[in-house]
Amino acid sequence: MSSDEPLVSESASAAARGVSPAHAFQVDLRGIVDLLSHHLYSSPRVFVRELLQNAVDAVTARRAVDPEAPAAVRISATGARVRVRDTGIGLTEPEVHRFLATIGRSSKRPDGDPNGIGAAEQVLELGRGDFLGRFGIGLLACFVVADEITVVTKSAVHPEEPAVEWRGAADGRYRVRLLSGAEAPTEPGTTVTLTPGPGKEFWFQAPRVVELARDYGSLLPYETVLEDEAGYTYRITDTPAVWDRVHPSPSLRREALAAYCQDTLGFAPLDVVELDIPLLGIRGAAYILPTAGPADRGGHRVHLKGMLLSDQARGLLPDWAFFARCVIDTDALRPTASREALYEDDRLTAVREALGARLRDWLAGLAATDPARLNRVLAVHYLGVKALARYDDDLFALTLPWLPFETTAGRVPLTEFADRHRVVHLTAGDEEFQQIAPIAAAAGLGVVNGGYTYDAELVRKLPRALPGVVVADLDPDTVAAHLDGVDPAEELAAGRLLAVARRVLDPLDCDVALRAFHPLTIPALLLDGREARHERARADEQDRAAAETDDLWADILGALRTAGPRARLVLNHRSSLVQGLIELDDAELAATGVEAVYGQALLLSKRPIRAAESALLNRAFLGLLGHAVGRGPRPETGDED
Ligand SMILES: Nc1ncnc2c1ncn2[C@@H]1O[C@H](COP(=O)(O)OP(=O)(O)OP(=O)(O)O)[C@@H](O)[C@H]1O
Repeated sequence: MSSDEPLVSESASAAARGVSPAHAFQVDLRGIVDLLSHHLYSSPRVFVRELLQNAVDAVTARRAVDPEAPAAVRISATGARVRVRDTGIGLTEPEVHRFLATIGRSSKRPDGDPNGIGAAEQVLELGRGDFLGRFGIGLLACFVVADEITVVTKSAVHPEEPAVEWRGAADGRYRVRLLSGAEAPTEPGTTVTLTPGPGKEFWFQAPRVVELARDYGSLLPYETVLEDEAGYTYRITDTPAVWDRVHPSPSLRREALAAYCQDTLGFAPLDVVELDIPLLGIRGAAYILPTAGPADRGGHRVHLKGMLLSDQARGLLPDWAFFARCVIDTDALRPTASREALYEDDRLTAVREALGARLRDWLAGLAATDPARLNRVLAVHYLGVKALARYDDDLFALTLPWLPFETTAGRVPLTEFADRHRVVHLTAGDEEFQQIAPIAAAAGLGVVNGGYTYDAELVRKLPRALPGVVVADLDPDTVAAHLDGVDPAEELAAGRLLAVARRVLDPLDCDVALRAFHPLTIPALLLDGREARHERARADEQDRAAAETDDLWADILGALRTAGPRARLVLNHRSSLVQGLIELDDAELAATGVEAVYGQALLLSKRPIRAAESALLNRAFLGLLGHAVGRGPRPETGDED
């Protein structure tokens, strides 16, 4: 657009001194508009926001010097043009050149014009903190849909100056002329008129502009209306905001806030948490989602000084608060240049912390005053609360009676569980729990599934909240110790099967034991501590290494192999299948049976299967199949009946 005067004179004097002259950057407006429309803004709809924003800022600037000045914004949309008229500060001719025609220059920033302070800028300086704009690129956004922008303006600070018309085209050329007579507005203020670019008429239809203006501008501080070509007017602003209104009763206030959530966020909230943090200039509400769905379901609706910044803003709440979505108005946060997201800075961090604290207080308040409602909230959002309770002892203690955990007594709160079990056993993972829970429950052990997110951490905190309760890791020995022993005569009768089982399972580093336990449907339990598993993995690794090295190394590596804890297959004497195996005369078939029982217990334990075990499973399956079809016993023996 315009060249920069000081740069030109500098280059002239540089030439006179024989130094190569400095040149001014040239800007290709089409390139910039393309950049803005395709890469900065997510949609052309932002042109309405930019027009509203400039109008509001102009009124704010005028009111800073004249609090009684009229404050109104009028929009008209006909499909062939969109026009926005404000009663704001207006511009003089030099200001038009300086601010309207220079990309990136804004009268709303401290560094708005380093070369001189215009009258409007002096005024704008006064109320700078109240402005929505700051980057000096907003008007350009209008070229995303317009091929011509006309600005007619009259300065409120210099009413004696003539009104000015600025006409800018998308190709980067602009014309300025002074207006007089009937053409010139009599009152200060600015009217911006856009005409649509080819194929952009859609964005100029009145219903479309009403929808966009209401979305962006419903909370703007100055009354804004839109008139369509038939002369109908539509209210754009809907202020004061629902949270700033006086409501007849707290319950009606709640209802109004919930209805606002339905209108703006599209769901009926489970609960409403009012947000009022004067220190950070925040007003609004956090709405508790009615269902637990995926963690990341849309962002927050954030207004900056009334103007909608985004209905998908991220990072406003701490991660754990994924069960809430907010609608807020604030003057503390900064937008990114696209003005569609929040700038990640200290202020956003402070806001996040403050809102997190507010949600935490709300939870604590519910626990103290409205447990029924807390119960409803936790039934849906226990995961978020558990995440928070890990670091917050008070909240943990407060919500403990409502937070559900998977235990051998079903899904119950830990307080209830600890009433029955002073020793709370914790499994290392879900697989262990699934395998052991039915047996442990039948044996009277209290076990909590430590496989869920946050649960193990919280269970370990239990003794702090419930003194006298002991938390212990569930290890194979504890389980084995709780299973009923078998009478010696019966053990003797099972001697042959036990011997076969030891022979079959020894190569797999697995011992065999006989116990009696419930449920009867489980023939065997594979007790396999993490330590034993780790030891076996190490031994497998050594065996592999030994196979690849010479004898000396094989001996050394072999010596390193320790007799660590081994897995244990506990056969259930109460199982009719095990009884059948005990009574079997065919030792070969008994061996296949033991392999099958081991394989089934292995699959139940859901731990990774080693190569030797997968060969065993294969062998057992084919062996049993061969037997079933009358071609047993074991395939690799080649024996025929
Ligand atoms: N309606 C208006 N009344 C008075 N001055 C205006 C108006 N619209 C624009 N201006 C002037 O033109 C300048 C540039 O406007 P533009 O919208 O491009 O950027 P901005 O509002 O300063 O910043 P941002 O890029 O953040 O919107 C403004 O700083 C202001 O001085």
